[in-house]
Amino acid sequence: MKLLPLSCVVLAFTVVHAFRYEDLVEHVDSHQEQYVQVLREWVAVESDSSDVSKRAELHRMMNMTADKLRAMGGDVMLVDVGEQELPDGQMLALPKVVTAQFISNPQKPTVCVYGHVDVQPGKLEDGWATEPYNLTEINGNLYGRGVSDNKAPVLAWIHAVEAYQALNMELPVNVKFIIEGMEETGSNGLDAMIVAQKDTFLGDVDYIIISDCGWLSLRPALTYGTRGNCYFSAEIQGPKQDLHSGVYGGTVIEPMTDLIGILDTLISPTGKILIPGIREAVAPLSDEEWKTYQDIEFDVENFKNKLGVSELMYNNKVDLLAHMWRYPTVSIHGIEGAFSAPGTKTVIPAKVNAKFSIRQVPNLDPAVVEKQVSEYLQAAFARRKSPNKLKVTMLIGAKPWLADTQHGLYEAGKKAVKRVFNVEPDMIREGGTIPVARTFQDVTGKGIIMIPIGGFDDGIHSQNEKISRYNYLEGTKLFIAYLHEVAQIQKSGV
Ligand SMILES: CC(C)C[C@H](N)C(=O)NCC(=O)O
Repeated sequence: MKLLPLSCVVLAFTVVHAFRYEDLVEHVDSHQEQYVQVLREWVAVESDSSDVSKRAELHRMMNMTADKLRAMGGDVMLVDVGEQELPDGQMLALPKVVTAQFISNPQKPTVCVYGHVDVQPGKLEDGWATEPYNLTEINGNLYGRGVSDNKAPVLAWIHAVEAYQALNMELPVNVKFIIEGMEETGSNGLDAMIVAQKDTFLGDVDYIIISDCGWLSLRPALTYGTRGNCYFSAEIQGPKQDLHSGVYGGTVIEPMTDLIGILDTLISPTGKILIPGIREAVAPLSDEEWKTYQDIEFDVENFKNKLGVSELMYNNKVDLLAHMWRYPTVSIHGIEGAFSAPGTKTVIPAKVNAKFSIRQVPNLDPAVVEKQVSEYLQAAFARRKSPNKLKVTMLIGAKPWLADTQHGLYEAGKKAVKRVFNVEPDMIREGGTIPVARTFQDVTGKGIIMIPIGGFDDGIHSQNEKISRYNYLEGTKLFIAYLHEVAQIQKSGV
């Protein structure tokens, strides 16, 4: 007599249960300590993509992500996306991109969840109240660098799949993951990977889901647009080394004075971008769009108080939301080479390098903006008749993304939000940038939705970044509910 292998016997007796939301919710609630513990382990990895000295940590983070998905039975790959050239010409390996697939039934629709596990820099001395890489819970909030942007949302998606598996419920749709490690610095290497895998990994994907953003208020939201970003460096080189300002001040034309002078020509004090061609190219605000913003519940006073400022650029809701989401803006981020430590060093820096960015909206084109900005700054510099040398470089050129909210993905999102939170979601745009959103749209032509679970006050990129335990857990339930709802799109043919 031939004996069946044990795995077949187990499979033959495994009972597959129908979708029962209440059981899945109970599973999430009873596993919350495990979810927080995994988040703690992920936050402890300093996966700062902007600091090349932390590259080993970033590689470790990608391996941990792959291990987690593999342990759940996913078909996991670590995709090599090449190298990055550093300013000194050195080449550095990019973190591999993790792809994973959980195919329950090839007849079902397939979603692809995109997320990232790299983070912005975080240092205690920047003013954090707790160690940035040591997850700390205070009053129901989980503090740590990268918790909201984007480690907890990525884990919430993983736990959503895990919950179905744990309860032997068939996944309502096939689920794929693309998790990268360079989002915070422009998603280097990812666009090429998406293009290369258009007909393979992405070939059978029906919908793309991104949860790398936040709510506008305490009300859950669905996001249908992001701004892009053109990120520049403007470097001015003067004398061959730093100089004593007492000994040499008054004799040389100082690079920092030149730099501040040209930076001041970028934007007016009232927020008007002064580079010709940029404001003119922006898609006009339609009446319909104006009405959408008008209908959103948003308390300008609260917003102002949260930021701790006495005045905003705009005092009415529509202008404020429009300038947050659908108009470009210039931000000056920092100056390399400038004296920035406490104390009173009296130096003339020999070389300074400003970093600034211009958020992109429909119908701006980063390639055109690059030319406009370079020519404008070179002309402003030429007017100063300085002997110093200016070099302008665009380091990131990410396009904006805008979705069709009539797509069934959004109706499914509304139903999932209603099930979990018993409210209608805010329909919002996002002022920040997720470079790959537009690439997914252009390359695959598939429907894309952003489903945020981050709170409006999570402080991403800032000191004391957090996500509430509530958002982490309810967010996991939202993703569970969404997988069920998205499966209905196909059935009703929306
Ligand atoms: C709120 C953003 C869309 C979140 C995203 N992870 C991000 O920080 N992108 C980089 C940026 O500068 O906007």
